[in-house]
This record gives sequence, structure tokens and C-alpha cells, in this order.
Amino acid sequence: MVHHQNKAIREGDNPDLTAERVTGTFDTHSMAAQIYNSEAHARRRREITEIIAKRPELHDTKPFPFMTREEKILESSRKLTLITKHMNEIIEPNNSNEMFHLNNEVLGIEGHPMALHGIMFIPALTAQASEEQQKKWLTRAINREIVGTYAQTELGHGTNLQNLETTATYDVATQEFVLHTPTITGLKWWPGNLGKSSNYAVVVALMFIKGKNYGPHTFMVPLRDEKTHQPLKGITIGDIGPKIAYNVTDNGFLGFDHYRIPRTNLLMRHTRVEPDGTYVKPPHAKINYSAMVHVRSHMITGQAIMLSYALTIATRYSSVRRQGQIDTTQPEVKVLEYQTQQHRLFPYIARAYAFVFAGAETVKLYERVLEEVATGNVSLMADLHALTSGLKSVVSHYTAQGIEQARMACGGHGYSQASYMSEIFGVAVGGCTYEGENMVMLLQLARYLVKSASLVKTGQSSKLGPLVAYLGAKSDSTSLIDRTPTTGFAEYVKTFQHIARRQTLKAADKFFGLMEKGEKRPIAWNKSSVELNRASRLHTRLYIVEAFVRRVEEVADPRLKEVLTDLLHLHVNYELLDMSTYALEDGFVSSSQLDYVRDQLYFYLAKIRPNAVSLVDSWEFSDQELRSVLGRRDGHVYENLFAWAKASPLNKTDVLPSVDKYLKPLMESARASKL
Ligand SMILES: CCCCC/C=C\C/C=C\C/C=C\C/C=C\C/C=C\CC/C=C/C(=O)SCCNC(=O)CCNC(=O)[C@H](O)C(C)(C)COP(=O)(O)OP(=O)(O)OC[C@H]1O[C@@H](n2cnc3c(N)ncnc32)[C@H](O)[C@@H]1OP(=O)(O)O
Ligand SMILES: Cc1cc2nc3c(=O)[nH]c(=O)nc-3n(C[C@H](O)[C@H](O)[C@H](O)COP(=O)(O)OP(=O)(O)OC[C@H]3O[C@@H](n4cnc5c(N)ncnc54)[C@H](O)[C@@H]3O)c2cc1C
Repeated sequence: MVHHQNKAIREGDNPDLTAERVTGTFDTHSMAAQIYNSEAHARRRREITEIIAKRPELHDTKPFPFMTREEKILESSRKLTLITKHMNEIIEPNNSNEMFHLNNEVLGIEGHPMALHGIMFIPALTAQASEEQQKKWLTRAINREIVGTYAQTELGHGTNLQNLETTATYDVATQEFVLHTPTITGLKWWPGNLGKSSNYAVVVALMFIKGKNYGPHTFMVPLRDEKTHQPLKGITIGDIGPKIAYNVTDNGFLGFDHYRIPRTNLLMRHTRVEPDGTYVKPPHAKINYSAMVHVRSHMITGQAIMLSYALTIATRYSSVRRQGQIDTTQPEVKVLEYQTQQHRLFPYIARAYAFVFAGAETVKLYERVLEEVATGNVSLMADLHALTSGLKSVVSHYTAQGIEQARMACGGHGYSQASYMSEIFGVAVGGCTYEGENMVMLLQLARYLVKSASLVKTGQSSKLGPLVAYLGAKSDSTSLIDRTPTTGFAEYVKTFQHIARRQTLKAADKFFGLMEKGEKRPIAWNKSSVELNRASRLHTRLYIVEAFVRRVEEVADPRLKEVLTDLLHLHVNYELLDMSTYALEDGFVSSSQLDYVRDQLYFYLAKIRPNAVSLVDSWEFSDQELRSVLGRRDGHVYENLFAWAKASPLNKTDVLPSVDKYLKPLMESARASKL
């Protein structure tokens, strides 16, 4: 038996796809270890996939697009119950990476009744509940004796947490907090799994003690009877209705009518309220925002995975789809031969790799900060907040764009739900909104950049943290790209640094200048905000390039290093062209240098072409996880599209009741009127 570098090759596959895999120059298992940041985890993913493949009860009973929302929730609950029961046979206990993979395989991306339980409820209790509170609730939550969510956003306010309307007023006499929703706009609105599944929530409410507003605080709140699951007295609760996607999750609404909880239900790891109402403030004002930072840190990887789903589907399909000729004497070509198709897909393949490498760094920093904060050291919280705010915004934005490009790259069949592209897009694009609307989060990073710019302007560059140290460095007068015989990544990084630095200092100048002219700070901020957000994007894109460079430098395997270096070349050239306005406007890069950049881009599109399928195969998504007829590993697209269409519920009968009831009489009366 021949051992191929691409481990996805099987006998009987579509020969066009096999031919692509044979040209791959690197071992896809080794590349998976880079993507998933550890050989052990990449191997465990494969093992979990194999276990699931052998257990038909964990497979979808029919394609999701053929199910109603109610059916999907039922099906998802069935599978969730099974994986809970058999968890220890499938994954290592309490391994969140393995759990994430198990969920994606078995339950998929449309959510499930305990999605928020794992993503936010448990992390909020872990970071914000005192040890005593954890003994009471965390173990029960981990054992799934109770199901919880994170209820913060309201109908009227999601971004501006200081103006939430839900109040938690301390009653010294009874030592209770009274939760209340004063208006319709104060209803909690959006929390995942609140609508029908959860019986507890970590609720964010403005805390009032003796008439004083202490701002948003987090409370552990029982919502439903643990036995009957009926809403408790004083609670109004339900599902908010269907969404663009993610409809297996019951995002919900919640109102409180003078609903009482004990004082000890305020999460008290960092903040306390004594029985007499004395407030003990936390070591950092935003320490209770930790569940949001948790999701922002992890969603970089989550978004990269969803982008890679779409790219896997489109790249495989482009290798089996033949349409038109390039050389008219030759047969029709695979659409992947077209330079336009490569230009549509390959830069996003590079971005997906860049995002997953940046995501791994972010999670590492998050885990460090989590440990430090637990011991009272909050010094890195601002850096983590700035980094994750920028990354969640930039990565979710380009992920949504990339998925849409991948869908269009599949032509008409990309528009069919058989491709699964619309669901992938719908779930991913939610990331532009949840955990902080992208513009708002870019502005959070901008605050950090403006402070850093002010250090530079006042001669205090030595105080800049490592993420922004480049702001204090001096630029070359022009970029050295194509001006040295050995143009390498260093010249590109310096160019991106120059662009980000110039934009940051310019935007900060605008802001400070407006204030010097007498504008109040918030007005000056608003008038500078488009420029400030441009700076945030450029800073974040620089960070992503640097994370990619750092990873490529670490790779030892020469075959992997070569293909990753090709991808990095593609990435830096594509990025520079995409931000060329900034590079050209002060003459740092000339138009002849951009011609070089363009040539490099086309060179690397062609160089990557033989590895394209192996690069997407390396993500090692099973067919069950992808849920796409177009993206099948075996490439047998057409016969399966036909089978999929035949299975459509509309094809159960030849004549639909709607035809009998309306169309037939309509046609008959039209015919009769002609007589
Ligand atoms: C392997 C493990 C897997 C785990 C899986 C985990 C995640 C999976 C991810 C992806 C999976 C893939 C698919 C998932 C599919 C579907 C979705 C699933 C779940 C979605 C769940 C969504 C949940 C939510 O959306 S919860 C609600 C989120 N809401 C928000 O984000 C609101 C945004 N607003 C804010 O955050 C704040 O209001 C604000 C804008 C930051 C302002 O806050 P405010 O208090 O008013 O600020 P100010 O008083 O003005 O002060 C500003 C000051 O504070 C500093 N600051 C702010 N926040 C922080 C922080 N967190 N840390 C440190 N510092 C902070 C800020 O910098 C500023 O400082 P300065 O004054 O010095 O400048
Ligand atoms: C799929 C999904 C899942 C969710 N899950 C949860 C959950 O589990 N729990 C939960 O509590 N919430 C959840 N949410 C809610 C989500 O966190 C909020 O919708 C999000 O934070 C945005 O807030 P908003 O809806 O108030 O938007 P808005 O703030 O109303 O945004 C509207 C527009 O105003 C702009 N804007 C607002 N403020 C500013 C500003 N200061 N400066 C400049 N522009 C501004 C925004 O950029 C945007 O363009 C979820 C949302 C979605 C879509």
C-alpha cells in the first residue's frame, strides 16, 4: 500500500480529488498538529471522530435543513443526553478542547440546549464565584444537575452595560437582593438557552445599596423549578423566536417582578456585600466582565474553524467541479484552475491559518491572566481586553467575508442548503455582534492605542507594553520591500508597523487636536472614531501577521515549514495590497513596489495550487462535522446532491396538497374561462 502525505486519500474516491491529494507535499497529520497546537490534541480529535463514526446513534437522523426548529431541538437533546451519558468513554474528563470537538461532531454549530452552560455559565462561576459558592453550584453545574446561562443583554441595551435597567436592590432587613425589571426594554433579551432550557442564570443587574448605584454586578439566579422546570414565581421567561441561524439554541427573554434572592447569591469571589450592606470593591472595576473575555478569547479559534469549514467545502468542490476551458484544445478544467477562483479562496486559506495561530496565542494569554487574577494580580487585564477586543472584531469580520466568498465560489450549488454554507455563514456572522458589537470593541482597543500614543508623544515610549512597543520605534523613510536583494518577512512586518503606527498617531492627533480646539472629550472621540477604528484594525492585522511569523519560525519539519512559508508570503502580500491606500498615502511604499507585491501574490497563488486541497484537508473535518454535500471528503458530489434533493420533504408526494387546493382549481378556472 502506498503511504501518501495526505491522509484523507481512500480508494473509490472521486479521482479528481485524489489527484489533488497526491500532489500534496506535506503530511496532513503533522499539519493538523500545527493547526490544533499539539500533536496529542490532533490525534485525540481523530480518535474521537473515529469513535463517533462507529456509533450511529450519535449521527444526524436526517439532514438538518430538512428538520423544523422543534425537530432539531428534539434531535439535539437526544444526542446531548447520549454524549453526556457516554462522555467518559469518548473524551478525557473535563477536557474542554475535546468537549468542543465532540460537540462540533455530534451536535454541530447550530447550538444545543446546553451551549451557554459550557461557554459562559461555568466560566462565570469559575472566575467569579467564591470557593463556598463554587462548592454549592459549580460542582452541580459541571455534573449537569443544573443547567445555566449568562443573562446580561436587554431588549433596550446590550452594548452600554452602565445603562442596563434590571436592578438588584439590597434589602438589609431580610439580607436579600430584589431583582426587578421596571420596563419592557429592561427585559433580558438574547441570552442563549434562556428561553426553554436553563433553570439557572448568571444575571447581570445594576446593584443598588441604600440608594447608591454600584453598577453592573453578577448574581446566581434560579429561574425554573428544578423538578417541574416550570418558571418560578416572579419570573417571566420564553424564547425570542427564530434567528438568521443558530436556531437549535433557544435564545430567550426574561423579566423579574420583585424577585428575591439571598445576599449570598451575589457572585463574591472579588466583590462582596456584607450583611449590613457594606460594599467591598474588587481589585479591578471590570473583573466581573470575565465571562465575556473568556468567549472573546476562544472565539478567535472558533471563527477560524468556521472559516475553514467553508474553505474546505469550496476547495474540495472546486477540484471536482469542471466548467469551461483555459486551453481550448483541452477538456474542461477544474474550476480551481482559474486564477480568479484561487484569488477568491487561497488568501482566505492563509487567513484561516493566521487566525488559528493568533487564537492559540490568545487562549494562552487568557489562561495566564485567569491564573493571575485568581491570585489578585490584575496587571494584564487591560492588555488582554485590548487584544481580544481587536481580534474578535477583525477575525469575525474577515471570517464572514471569507465564508461568503467561499459560498459564491461554489456557484449555484453554494446557494443550496445542501452546501450548508448559509448556516455556517449565519452562525459565524453572529460573532460580529455577540460578545460586543465589532465597532464598539474596536473602539475599546482604540482607547488603549490612544493612551499608548500619548506616551509616545510625551517621550515615555519606554513605558509601552510589548503589544504596542512598535508605536515608539522610528520608521525607515521608505519601505525596503523589493529594495533589498533578499526581501523577507521583516520588511513586510516593518511596513505593517509603519502603517499601523502612522494611522494610530494620526487618529490620536485628530482626537487630541479637537480637544485642544475646545471640543469636549466624548464629542472629540466621536468625531475621531472612524479614524480610531481604522487604527485598531491595522494594529490587529499587524498582530495577526506577527503571530503567523512567530509560528512559522517555530516549525521544524522542513516540508511543513515550506508550505506554511508559502502561505505566509501569500498572506503578507494580500494584506499589503488590501491596505495599500495607507501604504501609498505618505509614499512609504511606491507604486512600483506594489507591482512587486502583486507579482508575488500571483506567484504564491500558483505555488500553493498543488497543496490547496491538502491545506484544507489538514483541518481534518469529518463529513459528519461539515454536514455539506459539496464538501464531502470522497468528492462524490453529484450523485449525493441528487440523493439529497430526492430526500427533500417536498418530494414525499408527487402532488402537494397546495397544488390540489389552490393551483389545480386556479388552472382549471383559467381553462374553463377560455371555453
Ligand atoms: C476549547 C474551549 C472551547 C470554549 C468555547 C468558548 C467559546 C466558543 C466560541 C466560539 C464557538 C463557535 C461558535 C459559537 C456559536 C455561537 C455563539 C455562542 C455563544 C455566544 C454567546 C454570546 C454571549 C454574549 O453576547 S454575552 C453579552 C456580551 N455583551 C457585550 O460584550 C457587551 C459589550 N459591552 C461591554 O463589554 C462594555 O459595556 C464596554 C463597551 C466594554 C464598556 O463597559 P463599561 O463598563 O461601560 O466601561 P467604562 O466604564 O466606559 O470603562 C471603560 C474602561 O474599562 C476597561 N474595560 C472594559 N472591559 C474590560 C475588561 N473586560 N477587562 C479589562 N478592562 C476592561 C476599558 O478598557 C476602559 O479602560 P480605560 O478607561 O482605561 O480606557
Ligand atoms: C447569536 C447571539 C447570541 C447572543 N447571546 C447572548 C447571551 O448569551 N447573553 C447575552 O447577555 N447576550 C447575548 N447576545 C447579545 C449580544 O451580546 C448583543 O447583541 C451585543 O453585545 C450587541 O449589543 P446590542 O444588541 O445592544 O447592539 P447595539 O449597541 O444596539 O448596536 C447597534 C449599533 O449601534 C452601534 N453602537 C452602539 N454603541 C455604540 C458606541 N458606544 N459607539 C459607537 N457605536 C455604537 C453599534 O456599533 C451598532 O452598529 C447575543 C447576540 C447574538 C446575536
